[in-house]
Amino acid sequence: MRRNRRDDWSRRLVSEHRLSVDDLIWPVFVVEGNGVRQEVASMPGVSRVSIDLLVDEARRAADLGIPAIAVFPSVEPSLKTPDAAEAVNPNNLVCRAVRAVKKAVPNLGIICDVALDPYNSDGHDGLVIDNYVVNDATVEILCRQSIIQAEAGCDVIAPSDMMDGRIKAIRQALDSAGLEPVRILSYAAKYASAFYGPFRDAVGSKSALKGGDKKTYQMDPANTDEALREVALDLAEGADMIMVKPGLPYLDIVRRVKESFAVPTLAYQVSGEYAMMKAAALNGWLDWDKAVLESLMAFKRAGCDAILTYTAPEAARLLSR
Ligand SMILES: NCC(=O)CCC(=O)O
Ligand SMILES: [Mg+2]
Repeated sequence: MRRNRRDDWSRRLVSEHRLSVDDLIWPVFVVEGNGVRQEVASMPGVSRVSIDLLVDEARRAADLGIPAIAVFPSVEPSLKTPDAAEAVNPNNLVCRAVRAVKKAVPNLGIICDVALDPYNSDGHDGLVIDNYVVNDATVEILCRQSIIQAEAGCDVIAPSDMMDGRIKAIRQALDSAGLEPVRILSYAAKYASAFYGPFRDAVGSKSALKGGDKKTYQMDPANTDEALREVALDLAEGADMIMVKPGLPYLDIVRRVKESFAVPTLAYQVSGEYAMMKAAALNGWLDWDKAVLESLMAFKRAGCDAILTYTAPEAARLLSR
């Protein structure tokens, strides 16, 4: 076995998987203001930026060859309400950010989450009635949220809420609004995970959630067959691409999904995964560059077609060397 590993040229020759910049999606955080850059404490190296700086970062991403960004708004607490009304305001932060980026960098793909958690004073992805996240009333708002984001120029609508039946409803809503080309990336197998902690710091939804959890709609980490049912439903309802989330601890799910459905399969290397690697690297316990590339290669090996990762710009630079 060691003969093929003996030299760099033969290692390259027999290498089975390749990671490329074309596999990367960069999640970015946007805040109100001008010239604003706020470091996210639990994600060293990641910032929330105002729209003017986001446009610069988007240009940088496109120049690096990154195909798409995913834009997440950090919404002012005063705009969060129990009915999440700001989610359907066509002039909300995320819609203004999308319009600005699309205008400046038209060839960069833009992905927007569809879910109510940035706007809901309860911190939940759906409407809360009598202490329960209700399904169909939430789906109705998600459809309106999808339309305003798509009208702002978002190329890919990514429902991350885990309500039942929302893919079909959103597809119909987009089509009726003349938005047929807009793609749907479904967060189909999204687990109720502790690894989202730093993200909730970044978008300020942790305090709203008040220590609650999302177990009545996100999946139980004990389950894998259930992920296949979720994916089958979302594909039947019209999803163009599906996502597994979190990433590294759930690569068994990626593998089963890819083998079962052979459709575009993405995974999200989430904030907690980023924070773990970063903390170790900052302590001198891990070689950051090598750990980034190895972790992303693991997603490819499991069957991912693309990876959402906060390391995207650094990974792109490392891959171009
Ligand atoms: N809907 C997007 C997320 O929940 C992101 C999670 C993370 O990066 O931890
Ligand atoms: Mg589902």
